[in-house]
Amino acid sequence: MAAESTAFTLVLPVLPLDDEVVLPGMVVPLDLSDAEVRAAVEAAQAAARSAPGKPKVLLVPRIDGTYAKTGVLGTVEQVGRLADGDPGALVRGRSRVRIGAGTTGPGAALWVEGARVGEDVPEPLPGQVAELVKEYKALATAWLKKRGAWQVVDRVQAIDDVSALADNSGYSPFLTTEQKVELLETADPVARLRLATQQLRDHLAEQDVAETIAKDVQEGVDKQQREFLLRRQLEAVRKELRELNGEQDGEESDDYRARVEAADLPEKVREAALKEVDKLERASDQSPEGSWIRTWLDTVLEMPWNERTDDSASAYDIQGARAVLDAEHAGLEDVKERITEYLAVRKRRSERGLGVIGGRRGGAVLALVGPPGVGKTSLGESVAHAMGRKFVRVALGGVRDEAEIRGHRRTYVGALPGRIVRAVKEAGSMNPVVLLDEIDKVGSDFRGDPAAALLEVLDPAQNHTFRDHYLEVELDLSDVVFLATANVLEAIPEALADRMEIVRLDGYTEDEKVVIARDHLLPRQLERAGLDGDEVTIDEGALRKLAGEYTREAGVRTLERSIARLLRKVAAQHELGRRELPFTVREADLRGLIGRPHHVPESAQDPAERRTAVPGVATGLAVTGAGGDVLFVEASLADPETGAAGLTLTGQLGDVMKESAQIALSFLRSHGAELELPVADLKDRGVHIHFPAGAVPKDGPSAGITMTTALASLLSGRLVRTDVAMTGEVSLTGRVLPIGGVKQKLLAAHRAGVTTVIIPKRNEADLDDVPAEVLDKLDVHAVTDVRQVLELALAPATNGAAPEVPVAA
Ligand SMILES: Nc1ncnc2c1ncn2[C@@H]1O[C@H](COP(=O)(O)OP(=O)(O)OP(=O)(O)O)[C@@H](O)[C@H]1O
Repeated sequence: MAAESTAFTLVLPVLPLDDEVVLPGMVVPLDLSDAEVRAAVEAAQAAARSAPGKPKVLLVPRIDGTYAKTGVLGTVEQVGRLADGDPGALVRGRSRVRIGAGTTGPGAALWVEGARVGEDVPEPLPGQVAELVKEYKALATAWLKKRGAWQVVDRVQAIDDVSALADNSGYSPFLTTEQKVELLETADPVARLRLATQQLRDHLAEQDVAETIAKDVQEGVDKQQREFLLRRQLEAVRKELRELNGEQDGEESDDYRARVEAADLPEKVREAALKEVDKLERASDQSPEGSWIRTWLDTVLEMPWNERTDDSASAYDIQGARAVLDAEHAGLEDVKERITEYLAVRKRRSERGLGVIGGRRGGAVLALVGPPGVGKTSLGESVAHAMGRKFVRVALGGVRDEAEIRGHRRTYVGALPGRIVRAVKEAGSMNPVVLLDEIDKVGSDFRGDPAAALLEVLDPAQNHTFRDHYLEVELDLSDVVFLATANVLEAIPEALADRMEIVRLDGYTEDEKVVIARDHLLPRQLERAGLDGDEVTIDEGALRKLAGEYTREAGVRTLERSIARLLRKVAAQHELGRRELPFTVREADLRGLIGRPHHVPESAQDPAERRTAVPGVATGLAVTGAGGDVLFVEASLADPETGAAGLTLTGQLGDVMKESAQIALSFLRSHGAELELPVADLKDRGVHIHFPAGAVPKDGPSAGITMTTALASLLSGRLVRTDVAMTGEVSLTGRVLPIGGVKQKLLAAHRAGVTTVIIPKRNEADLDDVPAEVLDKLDVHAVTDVRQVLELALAPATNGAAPEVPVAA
């Protein structure tokens, strides 16, 4: 403990030290050319003349003009010249002095009273203090060794006095004046040593960090320099080689570095690209690796990393978007409405900074489902127009290899990025509309599952970091608007369908086709044929006949082709001088221009030529990938002598359809008698049911009542009415169960010229979707029991005479 004497027994001249501190035990030279220093020394010398001992001064640190409260009594050891020749004095610090009041003395110096600060260190040192002494010495030694001050190490090691050891820190160049004043004013020697130790420890730690940094920096610089030098050498070698081979200087390889550096790439992509450039520069010009890397770099450089089209004003003006849809497509009110809703929601969410709706809740992806030629692809294109975005179509039909979607690994010979990456590249922007065409036709096999890769592409939670195997760097697909098309909903892999919002396009009525042809197909084909709208027109009657008798399809693709053929003929005739323009094509001209129609309704056929002109043939309605269609079911009984027993089914039927045939047969076997059918005929006789268009695979239960009707007609010998078509599943008890695709089937019935349609009662609600103009022309019967079907469909018995077949009006 420091014991302090309060008796101010000393009277000393003050020697101010600016930004310097002298602690007891230190010997320092002072410059006498400084007036205050000189005044103090001279005053001390004057006083010493009348007292014993060396001249004494009070060394007091002064910071910004303020004196410390404690000074050090110093003795002037010697007066002479400093190393630079200026007059100087050598002063030794002796002991701490507490400064008292000012007083007077000889000379110009400031005189004060002082009291010696006593010091009290316990003997022997308690363990803690001894440890502290050890620590201080170890730290001081470490520091001194770093500076190579070996002599000083020994001196410090030799100090045993706690106070002197702490004051030794006064020499430390790394301490600030304030830190030294703190040491000076800490009277307790143990506390002071603790402080000095802490200061030393902090400094060493700081120094360590600084050194590591310095070392790292140095190493970095070395590596860069080495790399730079090596590159220069490599460049020189390459240049020599090129000259040897007579090539031009300054070709691509070095170019890639510049191109990558100049390109607007996201940081991670740039890093990856530069890494490849490094590899390229090391690879020899002819190595295959070099050419892979170049192809990869080309792909990366061609990607529109930071390109995006401005969402056109119309995307944010939903009315404008709707106008675009209306202008480009006739009809399709429901579909356009649905697309408009989709755009509106998207707009509102983006205005609120929300992402696309994702996951299994659907909504992220619109899927347009319907038969060919109903405008799915062209609607997708219209969506892009409406949003002011680029449009790219990705054909997925027949894709079985996951790598088609996600790319091949680069080590693969002839590796390519997947279709998604190629689509974005083709679009030249990161926010195009991408139409995944025929998504129902992706398959999967041993080469992986493309549908799984598509799931990732379509999932908003994942697609902002889509990773193509070839590209290897992440691609953000979150701004891409994905649309999908499919012919058959059931064929879309279920997990994918789950993520889609299904919009159905079931096909057009004849009236709609006429409008589409007049407003869209004809103008487009006129232009293709190099004709003007006022040179050739096709009147409505002709268009109707084209739609009704020259084509039989749900969409308008063949219709468009027929119009094109017609216009080519007219153009050619005109060029050959055989036809004057302007010319209006009328119904009567069609035959002369493009030949006879291919699709005459059954009802318009000669009765003897009709499919249903013999018992055992019934007209069914089905939905295929091409839309709705009529199909004729034929049944026959084998000769008991020559034919095989049992049920034979032909026409590429699926399992469900086969079972449905069994049910129809079983129903007749058990209920035939009550229907007054000669079911005994069925005994021991083989039954054959055939679905023509034998090459087209068919499945599903909806032909149940048609098969029952065909068999009943066969057994009874009653013909099936030509104007009747039917659809419905049959149960073992003869109930008629609901089926799907009512709208498509009714459109098909109407196209084929059928006038009476039988559907299951439970499908009545589906009639709401059927266009009124079609319903008006059809006599639709909703039934619950197959007996009603037979009543409606079978023509009256003819008793062996030529059957009288009702003909539709
Ligand atoms: N409602 C419509 N209004 C105007 N044009 C239409 C309409 N529907 C179809 N078209 C035209 O019919 C043609 C065929 O359509 P598109 O190719 O889009 O059919 P799709 O349904 O995509 O067929 P696929 O399934 O075979 O791809 C296109 O030229 C399209 O512009």
